[in-house]
Amino acid sequence: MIRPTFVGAIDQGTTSSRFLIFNQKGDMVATHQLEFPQHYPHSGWHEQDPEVLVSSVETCINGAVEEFENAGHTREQIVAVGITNQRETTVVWDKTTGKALHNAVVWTDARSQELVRKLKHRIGSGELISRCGIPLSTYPSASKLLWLLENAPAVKEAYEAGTLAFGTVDSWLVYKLNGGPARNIHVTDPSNASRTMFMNIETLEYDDDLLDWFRIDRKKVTLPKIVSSSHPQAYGSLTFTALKGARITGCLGDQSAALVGQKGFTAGLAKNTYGTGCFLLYNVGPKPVISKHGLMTTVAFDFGEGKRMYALEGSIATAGSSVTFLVENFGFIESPSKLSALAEEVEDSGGCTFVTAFSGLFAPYWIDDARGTIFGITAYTKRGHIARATLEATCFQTQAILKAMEKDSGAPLTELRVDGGMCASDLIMQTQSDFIGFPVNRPGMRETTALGAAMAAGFAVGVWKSFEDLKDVNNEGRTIFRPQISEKEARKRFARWEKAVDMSRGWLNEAEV
Ligand SMILES: Nc1ncnc2c1ncn2[C@@H]1O[C@H](COP(=O)(O)OP(=O)(O)O)[C@@H](O)[C@H]1O
Ligand SMILES: O=P(O)(O)OC[C@H](O)CO
Repeated sequence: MIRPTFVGAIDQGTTSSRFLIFNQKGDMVATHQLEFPQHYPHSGWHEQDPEVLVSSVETCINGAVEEFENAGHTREQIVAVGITNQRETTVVWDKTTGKALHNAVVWTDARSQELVRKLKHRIGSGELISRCGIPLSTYPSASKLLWLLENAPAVKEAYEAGTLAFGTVDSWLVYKLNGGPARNIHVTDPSNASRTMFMNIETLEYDDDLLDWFRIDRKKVTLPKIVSSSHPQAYGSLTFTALKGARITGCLGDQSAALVGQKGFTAGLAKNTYGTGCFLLYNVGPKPVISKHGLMTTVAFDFGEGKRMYALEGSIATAGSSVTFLVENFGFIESPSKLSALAEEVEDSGGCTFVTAFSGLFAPYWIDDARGTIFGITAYTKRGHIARATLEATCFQTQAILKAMEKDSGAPLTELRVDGGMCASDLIMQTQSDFIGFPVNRPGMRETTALGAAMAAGFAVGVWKSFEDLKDVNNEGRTIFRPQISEKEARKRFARWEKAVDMSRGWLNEAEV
């Protein structure tokens, strides 16, 4: 009897790690998830312990494999493992010891604001986007690495000694899961490398001019080798966990993985992932499109010759984290899943607009000096109004990103595929459709990020041979939300949002940014 094959996916996100196991039909058959501690040492700083990221992944693999075997399968049936990860988050380690030299500096961390402000005055700062696809900000890895080189003595010492290794979370996990310095597998894929500002967006190789501009000496720091997102050998294999010996054959940044998991393989398809932040990726085809309207260009995926696609991306820094903020900082609700019920106690936001600029505003505005601001509070305002204004903030920012995408691509979208924690809320998805004026399509199985990583891994070992093989995956249980308000009403609400964004500008002085 031929036993079915399965593919595993490590999903290392901002707030939790997961391991999921999929069968060939793309059904999820086992899963394990673990939240891990976040560290906020100063206002605007956000760190994670790199060793904890690895141990959380180990726990998740072991937990999911146990569930898988309890269901009557054996671990040998898992023929490949894919990795997907929070992007930009910067890890530095010593390549002789394999030990991290600093906590990971998370993508949301804004400590490099002052450094970025100075860099913006350096000649050529405005041209960076045409080479790497991303404008200068605290968000990509580049300024985080520069900050560490200037401020963390252990990192500086390793740099001077030539033993410093840099990587995003994918590289770190691959390196550690392969046993660290013994094998020294230090690789990344183009979807992750395109978030560093060090990679040339056309050639998918490190660009010496970019590194020179940042004054980073390549002889003193080892960058991960950039290899295809789906590769049978380059990522090595697991040297520990319940899946010891299993090959890692796929690697994608989590937003790229979600686009793949949503089967956004062809130009014109788009997805929006509502997690801690919110990220809208629009497949623009095999050639990069450089945005003129505040978006980024990113590698959607690179599955080898003829199967490389680019995306325009709109990133929102604060999305699900604004809901968590209401839960944890104010005890407004017991858990994020209760947000919609509170918001439904009222009919609208009661005139309140919440600009959730906790660490400035990302796309398409890029306002560093804004901070979270609620406009329109009166004696009438109730908790429900604030709940509604909170969920609307993410929907408005998505609307603004879509407007920018339309201008850059010249083609209006007609459907938005969605996933991520916040999309569990029908109210949020309905609000989104109302604002953008076209359907929002939510899949039944929402672990699309992990599914995308599994697809990348499965392609490399022949579990799936073409995109066509995936056409039936995750089609069941979809919900389509269609607009229920008029275009005129949507325009009126959006104008009020834009006014609030304008009024939130300049809250911080230049020196405070
Ligand atoms: N029912 C819900 N309504 C609104 N927000 C939610 C709901 N469920 C989860 N969230 C939010 O979604 C986020 C988690 O989504 P997830 O996709 O797991 O995030 P990540 O991958 O960034 O760790 C949390 O910030 C949480 O506040
Ligand atoms: O972990 P998530 O889902 O919040 O995604 C983080 C993004 O990759 C940051 O760019």
